[in-house]
Amino acid sequence: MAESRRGADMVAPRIDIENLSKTFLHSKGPVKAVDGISLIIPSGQITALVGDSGCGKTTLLKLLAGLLKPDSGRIRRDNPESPPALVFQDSRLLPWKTVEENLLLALKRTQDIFLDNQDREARIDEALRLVRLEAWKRSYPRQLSGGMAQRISLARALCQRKGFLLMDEPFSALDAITREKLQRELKNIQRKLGNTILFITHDIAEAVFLADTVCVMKQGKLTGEVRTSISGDPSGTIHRLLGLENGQDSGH
Ligand SMILES: Nc1ncnc2c1ncn2[C@@H]1O[C@H](COP(=O)(O)OP(=O)(O)OP(=O)(O)O)[C@@H](O)[C@H]1O
Repeated sequence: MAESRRGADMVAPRIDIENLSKTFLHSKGPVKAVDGISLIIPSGQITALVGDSGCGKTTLLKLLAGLLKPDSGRIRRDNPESPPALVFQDSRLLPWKTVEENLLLALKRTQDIFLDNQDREARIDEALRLVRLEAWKRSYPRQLSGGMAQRISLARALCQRKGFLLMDEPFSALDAITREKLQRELKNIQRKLGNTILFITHDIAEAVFLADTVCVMKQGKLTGEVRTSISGDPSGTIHRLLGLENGQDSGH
């Protein structure tokens, strides 16, 4: 079958960002949302991006997703033909479609001509198994809790078998307990699949728990990269890079 031929071909790309800039024009003047950022996002690892509100995190993510064009600089990837999968703060599920139909829609959008209906169903089942919600396949979004809806939106990204996942504060609207569970779940899934993930968060503890590298942004610039396994005190280092006393939040 086509899928079994292609099943193992997910490539987790390395992304090279070179001197990337994006300025928006406002009535009060230009805003340099991304200001000369150079960064390597390693293959098969989780890289977190932290920084104050308005420092340019989402703009950088949109540039990586191809949703915005940079003014200058470039992004190079091992497999540029395949765009990344996206997970947002809200699940963005269509309320009139079942869980299965929502995932199917995402799969059809990827326009993989090698996939037949059986392959699609297998991919949906596998993704739902990974987030442990296979029993909810025929449910509607209104029947899910907030945490379940976010797990379905993760499944929607996973079923596309993209090697590169962009996640913009995916757990920030969830309560602390659900959030911790999903952090562990995401880490386990990433270890299993080996995707390259860029994860935006305001939560320094979340960034340190999840990521191999935490990148700190300030006013459009990258001010530091912290390797969580090497740094003796990654949280303290990140706080210092953000100009915070240890224990304060970087968020809104
Ligand atoms: N489409 C746009 N048009 C004009 N200005 C924009 C646009 N998108 C972002 N900006 C500006 O660029 C700057 C960076 O915004 P961005 O959303 O990337 O920040 P952020 O770090 O993701 O913030 P938050 O953590 O609050 O989501 C802000 O000053 C914002 O006003």
